[in-house]
Amino acid sequence: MGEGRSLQEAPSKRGLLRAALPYLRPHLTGIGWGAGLSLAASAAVALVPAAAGAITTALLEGDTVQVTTVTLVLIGLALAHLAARHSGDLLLGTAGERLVRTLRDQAAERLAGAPLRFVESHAAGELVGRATAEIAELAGFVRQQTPALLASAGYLLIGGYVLVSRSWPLALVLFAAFTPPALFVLHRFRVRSTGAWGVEAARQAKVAATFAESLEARETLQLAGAARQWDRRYARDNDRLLDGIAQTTRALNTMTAIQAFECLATAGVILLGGVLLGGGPGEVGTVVVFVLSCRGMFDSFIELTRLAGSVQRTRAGLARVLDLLAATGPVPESSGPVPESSGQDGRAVERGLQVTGVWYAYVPGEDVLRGVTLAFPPGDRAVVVGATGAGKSTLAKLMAGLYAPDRGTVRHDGADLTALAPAERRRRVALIPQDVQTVRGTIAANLALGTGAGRADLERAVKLLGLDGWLKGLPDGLDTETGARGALLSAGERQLIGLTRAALLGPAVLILDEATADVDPATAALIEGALERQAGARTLIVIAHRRATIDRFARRIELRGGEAATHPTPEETT
Ligand SMILES: Nc1ncnc2c1ncn2[C@@H]1O[C@H](COP(=O)(O)OP(=O)(O)OP(=O)(O)O)[C@@H](O)[C@H]1O
Repeated sequence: MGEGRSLQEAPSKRGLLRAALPYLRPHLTGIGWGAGLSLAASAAVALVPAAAGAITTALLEGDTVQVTTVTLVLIGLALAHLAARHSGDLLLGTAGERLVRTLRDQAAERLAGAPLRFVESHAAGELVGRATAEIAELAGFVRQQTPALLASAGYLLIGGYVLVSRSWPLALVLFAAFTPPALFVLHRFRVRSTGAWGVEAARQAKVAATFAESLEARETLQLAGAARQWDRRYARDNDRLLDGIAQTTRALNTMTAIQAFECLATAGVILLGGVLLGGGPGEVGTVVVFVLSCRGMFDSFIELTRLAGSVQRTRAGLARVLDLLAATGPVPESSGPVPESSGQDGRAVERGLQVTGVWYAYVPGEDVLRGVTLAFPPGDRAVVVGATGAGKSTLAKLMAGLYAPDRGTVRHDGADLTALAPAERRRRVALIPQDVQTVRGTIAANLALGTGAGRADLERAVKLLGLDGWLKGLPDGLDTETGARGALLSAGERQLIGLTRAALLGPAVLILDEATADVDPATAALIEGALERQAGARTLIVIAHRRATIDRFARRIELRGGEAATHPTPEETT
């Protein structure tokens, strides 16, 4: 149980920027330049109404030189807007893509190094969703919405400045009339949207996880005739998602009320402009500036409110991605060679694998192992037996350092396995499970995984285990494709890959967890014999149900009721 915390469905969005800063830092320059250029583009557009007002005044006054000059300025503004917007979008897009790449790499690396228990306790679809789709959504936001967000905010600021500088009384009346209803609508939006996007993201992930599970378990579901039942479960998750989406849509709809104010404000500006300013050419120009600016500012405000939904969704997504990164923690640096250790009291440590007072529970209060103590000196050979569910595989994963004990320790040559870097741990202890997983590629690529063995080594290992006959029978020998999740191989063939890999690994302790259960008895005996002979000073621990395998070992450890008993006991030997 004691292996990091679980993921939160809708993690808090407090302190999000601070948490994201370490990932943002390398891209801040690009983001800064991009944001600056986007604001410059907004400034160019926000100045267009001022130029239009100046042209109106000049036309009414018959000043053709002024008309020509301002028209040229207008063209200049359009060109400046185009150039700044284009380069700003490009910079922000590139910085965003790089940021997302960093997050994606980090998520993949951390998930690969995450404790087994963490991975097992979350649905695969949930982890995949967070590490891929949710990060891709962040990319979409940075690339498409951030430039629009900056452009709209910039237009509001600069447009506001243009209005105030053109006629502050008219600007004041406009702001006074518009600000209270806008604040009210924003408040309603906040109330309605609190948590809504987090809930939607969590339900989206659940739908993906349920779907992924149905694909993984497709054979069982079809055989059991339970496909329909699973469809109903999927439909239920989808209904909950739709309900979540309805909540976020309702929140967004609040913001459309802003549109109602736009027409009122335009009419009010024309009316008030006439009353407050009078009808001279300069005043008509001012009204033109106000009407155009107001339209642009309303459009920007509506765009901002539309984007508010994306911002909320992105914040919820970012919080979920950062939660994944925080829960998995950085992958530990590979430690150097561990020095020859001695006990705290200076005495030489015990050699071999020492399991001391180990307790383990998957569910709090339901202990699978209860104070197991075992010692495997170098070169030891032992078989672990016990009824189904007795805790043999759990013990194997603890002895391989894949789980951390709730209490007690597992040490190899005095070093606590949980404190070792993964590479060092693998050098000391290797576990071959019953269900050997393969990656898409050839048999040779799968055998070389983690061992980096060359072709000649692979052929030697296959021969040593007496598997050359099997390999020759395959369509392309070592170059035979394994397919996705080893689908092109039989369960026994996948085990043969796992066992050959074990022969190549050469760890100090080799644990086989029913690793020959799917292989025919004669081949199993051949391989186990070869592994034993090859083992030399290596410790070999085999978990088995098969009588023939059990009988080959003089020392038998039996797990029962979470406790371990060794046979023969010292009394049985004498
Ligand atoms: N990932 C897990 N999450 C929760 N409970 C688990 C998990 N893995 C195993 N268990 C439970 O722990 C207990 C011991 O399981 P374990 O796989 O260690 O038994 P085993 O002795 O290896 O069984 P078998 O002979 O069937 O392989 C079982 O009750 C099982 O349901």
